[in-house]
Amino acid sequence: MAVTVLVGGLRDSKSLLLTPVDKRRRHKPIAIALSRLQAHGAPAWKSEGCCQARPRNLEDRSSDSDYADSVELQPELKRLKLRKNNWSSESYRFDEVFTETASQNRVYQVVAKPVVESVLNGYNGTVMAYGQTGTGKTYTVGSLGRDDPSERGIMVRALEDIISNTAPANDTVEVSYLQLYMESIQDLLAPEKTNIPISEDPKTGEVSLPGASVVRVKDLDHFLQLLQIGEANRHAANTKLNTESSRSHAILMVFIRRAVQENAVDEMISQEKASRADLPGRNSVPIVRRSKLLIVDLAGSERIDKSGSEGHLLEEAKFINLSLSSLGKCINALAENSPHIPTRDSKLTRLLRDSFGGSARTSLIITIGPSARHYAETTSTIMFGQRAMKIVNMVKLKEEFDYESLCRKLENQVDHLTAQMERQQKLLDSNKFELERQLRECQDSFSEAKQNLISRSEVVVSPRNHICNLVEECWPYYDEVFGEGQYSFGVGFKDLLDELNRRKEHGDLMHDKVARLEASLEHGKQHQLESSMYQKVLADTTQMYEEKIAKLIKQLEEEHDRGENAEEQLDAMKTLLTEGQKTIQQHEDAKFYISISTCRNYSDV
Ligand SMILES: Nc1ncnc2c1ncn2[C@@H]1O[C@H](COP(=O)(O)OP(=O)(O)OP(=O)(O)O)[C@@H](O)[C@H]1O
Repeated sequence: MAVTVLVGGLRDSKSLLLTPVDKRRRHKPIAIALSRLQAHGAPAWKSEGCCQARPRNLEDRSSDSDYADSVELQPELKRLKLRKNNWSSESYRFDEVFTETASQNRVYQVVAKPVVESVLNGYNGTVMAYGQTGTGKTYTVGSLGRDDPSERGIMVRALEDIISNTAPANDTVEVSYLQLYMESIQDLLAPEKTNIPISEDPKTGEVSLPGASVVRVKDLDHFLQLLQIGEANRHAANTKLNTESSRSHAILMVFIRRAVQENAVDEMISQEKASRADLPGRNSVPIVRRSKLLIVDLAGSERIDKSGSEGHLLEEAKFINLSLSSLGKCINALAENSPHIPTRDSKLTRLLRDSFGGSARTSLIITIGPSARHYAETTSTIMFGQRAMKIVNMVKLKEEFDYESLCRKLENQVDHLTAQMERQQKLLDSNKFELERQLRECQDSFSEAKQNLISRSEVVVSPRNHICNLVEECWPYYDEVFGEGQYSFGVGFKDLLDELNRRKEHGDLMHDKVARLEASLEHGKQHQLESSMYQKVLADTTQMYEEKIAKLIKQLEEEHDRGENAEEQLDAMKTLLTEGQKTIQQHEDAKFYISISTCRNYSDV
């Protein structure tokens, strides 16, 4: 089975699709690479075409005009027949034929909603209304429905859908509203901006209007206000055909920028990463889809000779016809898959170059009236719609890495981390202060403990001296009683014992204090460990103090041993003293006995 793919698009947009990937890679490697991946499954959509029959107005009624005079609407068959001399059997098929009673909501659902959905998915889209003056293009497309929301047209309903399907936190919806009047583009949101130049990117084929204002839409009310401003600024000139006729093409441009859900591009990224080693990490670079929706309310097509325009109005009509016929030629060329699409002939076709045919999903609504007087216009409108429906669009996604938002994200992270670091630095400073305070306390405690130990050793030394003095005191008696090499004690022994007990208690207290200091140092050590910055300082300090403590403990133990020795010596001395006292007593008794015996002897003599 042979399969033919018809690639349509205004000039250069097709060549963009058909340009070898590597040639374009030079310019925007990542965006192009992504669109290359998308291109594998790029959907092809036929341009949609619907026909809307405007309800009969007062003029139609007064002239007794009816559709039966010119066309036969067959909505159930999605067809209509044109009345020729006799009713021809030829009928024209549309994607939908709306009768006079069709609601604005139904028209939107069929004509514009699928395009809006595609735009929300990242494809460009265009909805365009074409028809003779006064047949209801502006009503269908641009009605604000101020008094009755059911009368809201495609522009309002499209934005309603877009706003409700985008998240302001991640996505942006922006609009430009312009009119093309006598080959001059004017900003309808800032009417002082006229003759805005069209810019075409030679590499991507993208059309833009750098001079036009682009307003970020906050909500539907905001958009309604913008539309109202645009409507007030839209130039309208009365013609003999319709007193409220728009003599310009109104173009609403909606720019959507959406953050892509991660899983939606997983496969695509992994394929791309496999071919590009230098591509940043999957989760590190957000991806955005940019799409553009154009809603175009074309100026009425009319035959100059019939409009009865003169002077300036005639000039207007000529410009309108120039742009519409140029659009018609482009559509014919696209429908015939012609190699040359004459987009340069008018600003309208230059402006629509990337939006009708080619890579955008498009939908056209043609509007017709019942008057047989305008049979020729009705016929040409129907033929225009039929040709436009032959165009096949190869739509493509425009997806790229969002380095801008990545940059913002990273900046935020840096800010966050800086603030966190500052907080931690403050905490460290306060910890440092606290630790320094604790260290000072420890140092004071140690000095105190050291001082205490020194005085304690003095206390230990002084009783020894005291004992020695006592021994010295007893020395003569001992020699007298026990001979050389022995000691004897004098009075003050009890005081000495008390002193030793006090020193023992004091020694115990010192023990406790040292234990507390050790605990405090341990605590300080824990603190210090938590703070890596001071860990080493603390470790050194701790080691130093541990050594000091060990030294002090050793001193204390030595003193304790000395105290115990002294105690033992004291016990021994106590025994010796008791014995010495006994000896002294015996000595005294002996002396006394001798003196009595001597006295007796004297008395006996
Ligand atoms: N479907 C409709 N239901 C009710 N009224 C409609 C409908 N279509 C058009 N009208 C009315 O017909 C009149 C002409 O419509 P409108 O101005 O939209 O035509 P137009 O094609 O935009 O004309 P022009 O090309 O001159 O701007 C308006 O008063 C409008 O309210």
